[in-house]
Amino acid sequence: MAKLNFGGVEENVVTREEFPLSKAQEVLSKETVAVIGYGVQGPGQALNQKDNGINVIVGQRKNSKSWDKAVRDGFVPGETLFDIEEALEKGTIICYLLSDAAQIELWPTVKKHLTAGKALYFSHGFGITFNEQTGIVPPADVDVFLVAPKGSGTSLRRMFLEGRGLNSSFAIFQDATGKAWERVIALGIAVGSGYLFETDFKKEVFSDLTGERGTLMGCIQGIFAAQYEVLRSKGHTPSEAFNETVEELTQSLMPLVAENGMDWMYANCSTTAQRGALDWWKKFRDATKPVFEELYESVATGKESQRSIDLNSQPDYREKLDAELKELRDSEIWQAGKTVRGLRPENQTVEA
Ligand SMILES: NC(=O)c1ccc[n+]([C@@H]2O[C@H](COP(=O)([O-])OP(=O)(O)OC[C@H]3O[C@@H](n4cnc5c(N)ncnc54)[C@H](O)[C@@H]3O)[C@@H](O)[C@H]2O)c1
Ligand SMILES: CC(C)(O)[C@@H](O)C(=O)O
Ligand SMILES: [Mg+2]
Ligand SMILES: [Mg+2]
Repeated sequence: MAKLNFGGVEENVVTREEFPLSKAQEVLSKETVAVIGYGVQGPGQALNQKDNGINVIVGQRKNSKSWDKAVRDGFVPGETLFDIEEALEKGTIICYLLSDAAQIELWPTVKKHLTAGKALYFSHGFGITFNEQTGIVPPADVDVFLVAPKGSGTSLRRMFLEGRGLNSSFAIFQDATGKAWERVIALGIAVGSGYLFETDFKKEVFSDLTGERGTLMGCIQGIFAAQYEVLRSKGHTPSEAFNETVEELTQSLMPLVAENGMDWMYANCSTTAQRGALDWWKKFRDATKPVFEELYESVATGKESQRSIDLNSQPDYREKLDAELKELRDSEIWQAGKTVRGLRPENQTVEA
C-alpha cells in the first residue's frame, strides 16, 4: 500500500498505479463474481466489471423491472443473468447488493450457498455491524469484505465511462482463505474505484450513515430550504432565491471547489464575498455541530439502522416513501429548479 500524507496525517491507500487492472484481472481470473441485485449499485459494479474483463454474472428476481434492465444492459438470461439462487450457486464471490433491508430477508438463502472458500462481498458495513438487528452472521470458512464506493452507483458507471474513478473504502471482516486482501483490492479496482482507502465495517457504516444524513443529502437539503425560505419571505422571486441558493452552487462554485479546494473557490470570488464568507462560516459550523453530534450518536447507538429496518419492513413503505419524495419534488424550491434547469442553454432545443 502507498503511504500518503492527507493534511498532515499519513494513511495507507491503494492506487491504480500500484494495483493495475491487469493485476485485478489476474487475481480474479478463476473467479465467478455473482452480483446479487440490480438496483443502483448492482448495474454500476456489474457493468464496470464486465467491461474490465471480469467473469461477472448477475442474480436478480425474474419478472422484475431490474431483470429487464439487466437484459437491456447486455446480460444474457441463462448465460450471465440468472435468478438469485442460481447465481448464488454459481458465484465464487457473492456481491451482496440487494438493498440493506432486503439483505435481511434473503440472508438464509445466501448463507446456504456460502460454501468453504467462497467470498461474501458487501458495499456497506450495515448488515455485519448491526448483526443483532439484521441476523447476518457469515460462516467462518468464507472471506468477508467490503468495497464501498463513495457515491451513487449511477456516478460509478458514468465516471467509469468518462475514464475517471470514484473513490471507495475497503475493509476485511474475515480472511478465511488467506487471499482476502488481494481479492478485495482486485474487486475494488475492477468495479471502477479511483483510489481505495482502508476502513473497518463499523467505521464504514457509521461514517456513511452520518454523511448521507448530513452534508451529502439531509443537511444540504435542510440548509437549501432554510435559505430559500428566508429569501422568499423577504420578497425575492423564486428565480432569484433558487439561483442564489442552488444553481450557482452546483453550476459555478462547487465545480471550482472540486477542482482546487474551498480556498481557491474563495479566491475566485469578490473580496466582498470572501470577507462575508470568512466571517460567517464558523457561525454555521457552530450552529450545526450539535446536530451532527446528535446524528452520530443516533447512528452509533443503532437507532438509525433500526429505524431504517423497521420502516422498510412495513408493507406500505414504498407508497409512503413515494409520497415523501413527491412532497420534496412538488415543493416550490425544486419546482423552481425544474424551470431553471430547463433554461440552461444546453437543455434548450435549438430553434430553426
Ligand atoms: N445506491 C447507491 O448508490 C449505494 C452507494 C454505496 C453503497 N450502497 C450499498 O449497496 C447496497 C445495494 O444498494 P442499492 O441502493 O443498489 O440497492 P437498491 O435499493 O437499489 O436494491 C437493489 C436490488 O434489490 C432488489 N430487491 C429489493 N428487495 C428485494 C427482495 N425482497 N428480494 C429480492 N430482491 C430484492 C431490487 O430488485 C434491486 O435490484 C446496499 O448495501 C447499499 O447500502 C449503495
Ligand atoms: C450514494 C450514498 C449516499 O453515498 C450511499 O451511501 C447510499 O446509501 O446510497
Ligand atoms: Mg449509504
Ligand atoms: Mg455513501
